[in-house]
Amino acid sequence: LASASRGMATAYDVGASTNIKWHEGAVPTETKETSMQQRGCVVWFTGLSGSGKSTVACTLEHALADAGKITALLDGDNVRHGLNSNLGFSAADREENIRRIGEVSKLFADTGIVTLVSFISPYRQDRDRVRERVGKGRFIEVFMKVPIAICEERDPKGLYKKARAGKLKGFTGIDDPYEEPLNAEVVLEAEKDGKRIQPEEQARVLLEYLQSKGYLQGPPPAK
Ligand SMILES: Nc1ncnc2c1ncn2[C@@H]1O[C@H](COP(=O)(O)OS(=O)(=O)O)[C@@H](OP(=O)(O)O)[C@H]1O
Ligand SMILES: Nc1ncnc2c1ncn2[C@@H]1O[C@H](COP(=O)(O)OP(=O)(O)O)[C@@H](O)[C@H]1O
Repeated sequence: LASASRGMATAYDVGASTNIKWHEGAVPTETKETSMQQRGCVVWFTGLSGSGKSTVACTLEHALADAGKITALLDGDNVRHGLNSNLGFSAADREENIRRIGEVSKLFADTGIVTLVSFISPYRQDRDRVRERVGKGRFIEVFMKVPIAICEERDPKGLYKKARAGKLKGFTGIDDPYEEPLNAEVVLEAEKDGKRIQPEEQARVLLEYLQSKGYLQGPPPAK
């Protein structure tokens, strides 16, 4: 198993909890979605540090709020201050980071909430596991396809500079891997025809995607 080969067993392979039973009977997701007139989903931003994940997710969340939609926003830097403060940046810790966030985002999506998630999430396998857990049609992978040269030029936190100077080891894109998505629902590039694309425009593309796929209206009435 890949996770075992990375030296850590996760709840995907090993169930440490025993004598537990799934409790049925919660109010169905569709009932909540009808009340809120929206469909629960996970909009999963992935990309290098500085590719614009947080900026676009934040801009999109404001646009959704303006449209009267109920949202949640989970961001790498913020979640690592609390829920995942015990995790670092080894492959095993990044895997566990994504597993936990996947579970939290599933809870939100199952409550009918449009859930925006922005983590580097460098491993394809970890993202694909979340896609499976969240369920078909509810997981929207958004690839921030920004060349490392642009991310490095932005370098808002000075981390690329540190990594290039050898003061920060295992930095994604420098001396740690980033596996590009192969089948992302949406790919957002930094430039078009030699012109930089602004975050507002990228957020608009996503808003239109969500509208066109029916996420911003209630589920069809039961037959
Ligand atoms: N070694 C290393 N590699 C990559 N990033 C690093 C590292 N150390 C600290 N940081 C800062 O942590 C942010 C990424 O956290 P994530 O939880 O999104 O990472 S991951 O999905 O678990 O790979 C990332 O934030 P973003 O710039 O918002 O992506 C960095 O600010
Ligand atoms: N489309 C864009 N065009 C120009 N600058 C951007 C764009 N998106 C983000 N930025 C800038 O790039 C920097 C990094 O963005 P951020 O959202 O923090 O990236 P990430 O969350 O992927 O690390 C910020 O200074 C932000 O203002």
